[in-house]
Amino acid sequence: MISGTRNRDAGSAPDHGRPIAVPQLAIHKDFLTEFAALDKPVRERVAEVFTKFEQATHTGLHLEKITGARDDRFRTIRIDQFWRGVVLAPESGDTFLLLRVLPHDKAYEWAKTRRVSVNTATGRIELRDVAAMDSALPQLEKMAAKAPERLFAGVSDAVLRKLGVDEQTLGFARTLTEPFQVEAAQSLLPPVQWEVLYGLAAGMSPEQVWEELGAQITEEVDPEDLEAALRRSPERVLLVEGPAELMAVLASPFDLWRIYLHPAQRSAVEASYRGPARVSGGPGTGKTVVALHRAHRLARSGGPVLLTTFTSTLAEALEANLALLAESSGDAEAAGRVRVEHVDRLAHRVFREAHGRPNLLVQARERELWQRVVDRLGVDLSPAFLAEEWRQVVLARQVGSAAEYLQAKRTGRGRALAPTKKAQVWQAVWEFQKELSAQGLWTHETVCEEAARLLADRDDKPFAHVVVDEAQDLSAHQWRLLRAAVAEGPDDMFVVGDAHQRIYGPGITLGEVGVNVRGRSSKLSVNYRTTGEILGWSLGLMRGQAVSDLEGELDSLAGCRSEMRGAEPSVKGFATWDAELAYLRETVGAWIDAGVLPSEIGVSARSNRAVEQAVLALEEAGIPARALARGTAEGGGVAVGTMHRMKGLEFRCLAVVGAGSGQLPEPRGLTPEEEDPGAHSRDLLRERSLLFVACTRAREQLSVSWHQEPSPFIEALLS
Ligand SMILES: Nc1ncnc2c1ncn2[C@@H]1O[C@H](COP(=O)(O)OP(=O)(O)OP(=O)(O)O)[C@@H](O)[C@H]1O
Repeated sequence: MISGTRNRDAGSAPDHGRPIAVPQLAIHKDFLTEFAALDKPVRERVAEVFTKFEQATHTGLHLEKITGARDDRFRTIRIDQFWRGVVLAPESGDTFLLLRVLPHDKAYEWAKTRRVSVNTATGRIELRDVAAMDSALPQLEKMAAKAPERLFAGVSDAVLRKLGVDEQTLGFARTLTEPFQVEAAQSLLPPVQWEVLYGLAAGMSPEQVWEELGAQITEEVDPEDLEAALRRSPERVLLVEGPAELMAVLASPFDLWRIYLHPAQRSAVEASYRGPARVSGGPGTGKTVVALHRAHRLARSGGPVLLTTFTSTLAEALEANLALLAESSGDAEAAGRVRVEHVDRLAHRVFREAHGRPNLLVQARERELWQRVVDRLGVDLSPAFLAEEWRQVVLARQVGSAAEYLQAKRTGRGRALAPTKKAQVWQAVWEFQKELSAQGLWTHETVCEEAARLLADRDDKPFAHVVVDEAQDLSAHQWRLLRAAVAEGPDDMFVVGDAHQRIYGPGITLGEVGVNVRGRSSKLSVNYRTTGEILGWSLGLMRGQAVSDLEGELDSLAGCRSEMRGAEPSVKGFATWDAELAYLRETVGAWIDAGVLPSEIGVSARSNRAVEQAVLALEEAGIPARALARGTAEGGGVAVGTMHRMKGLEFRCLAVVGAGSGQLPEPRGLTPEEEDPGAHSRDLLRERSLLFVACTRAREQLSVSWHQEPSPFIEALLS
């Protein structure tokens, strides 16, 4: 930025001909979402006006002062005959903040009632509707007069101020008497100040609230220094460096991640690590974005890089996004040094190169084989139990003999087995494995193990760096494959994931598979996808659950937050499935009527059958819909998919249907408690995580419904 002469207009006449410095444009991120919805000619005019805005050295700026504004730094700028931009002009410095583009009258109306301020605890900018806050006060005062006690009576003004609560919010807070009033005020108050009050009302100490803010800054905050505040507010504000960047931002307003990273994301992308590193974070905090940038950056400085994930659909999405990133950065050559491949595909490729195509054992045949072994040995063990024991203990821990099996840890396998039982299990496993090798049969797991062995024997590793997305779902043999695909050394492995979203696999610790990330872990906490309302509700689904992270520690989603605001999720039960489907048609129809494109809408259910029925129900109402199946993440119409298929996707509006007690947890997805209590509770957690994953795919609107009784996962949130 070129700083220089102060550039401030006065009076309602436009400024012309004054000597001014080159202004820098900052854009409020909410505007970008809004921008995408404007008609094309308006979008083009906006781009034209603000490109010139940046070059306004000689012409001066056509900024109109707003009479009667609550914040006298607000100005409007003419877009065309009907449309106006609302801009915040600083009292000092040259950074202008573009807040909205609205039709003329609405722009003035909006600008008159809003105020921008600097939060004294975080040093970041805040935007509020001053008039709405003021008009809520008289009623609150009236209610408070009758109440025996005020909600924050035990917290002094000084403490509230230290936590960044300013005069207007303080006045508001002092009228509150009940915690529900704080909840109701969410859309009124500046988000961070609301979080402070919400935390205190929920019984947190001021110290805990301070900790949760997680944004304390060491420098003194000058509430008048808007320029410094804008620089400290990367979650809310994008500082645009020149017209080319402005054009890039406006060309793909939903793809900001390509050019802008939050400092916490950037430092994970750019750091040099002495060995494997890990980034965790709640849903929508940009872990995939970080993985993409990291892979691209590593490829720029050499490569080859493997960018991998759990499923083929996710790998396709990574590949498409990597291409976008390469396009924005103008470095397609580096992207060419990144191989995007899901982990099973890598395993099969390595296997095939050495042995040709494997003869794969299909699931039904596997069951038959186990049954045959059980019958032959006459043991009292179920084929399902043996199959799990083989995968989760024998294969996962690379158990090669009866003696090793007797000693092997069986974490997560529930009931302990007596040594005589263990001997029977081992006998069955041994027979099963003998059968596999006699018939030349492979499973995905054994293919992966063999591929890992082949790579471990190679001195010339195929990759210099491995970057893993959705790491929480990978199993032990997949980790061993990845470990073997890259030599140990600086920046060898970079893994991102969220243990709360684990919906496959038993959950292993990285240490067990030779990936040591100790001391090289970081966490992202700002959600860029979802409104605070949707995120808050969804986090409630996981509250109180003990979830282990990839290092075996208790994972926490505390501090995961969104600064976007929107409608509360709609959460509703119905008597019958038909009534629920009718509600789905109505909800989706209303979203479309409000201007949301069918392709921006998602519907999710637990089972394939419910997905099919939801597709039919929408089609009957003339709403284009498609069932998400392998490789069909893109396309027109409302996307309807199982909760498993929702992973990695996102929608402006999302309806989760069939969230009833008979469907969620899916009874067939649970190991019976009496058979294995450990596996049972793990299955339950996985079912809960499925709902969590589904709900956190919504960007702006979330509807959750069921028929008959609600799922127990939701029930706790209804009281
Ligand atoms: N720095 C950023 N600026 C703008 N948008 C961002 C940024 N980082 C992430 N996003 C957006 O936030 C959304 C979520 O990002 P991403 O998918 O990387 O999150 P995630 O942590 O991998 O999510 P999940 O674990 O829920 O799948 C995406 O729409 C992405 O474009």
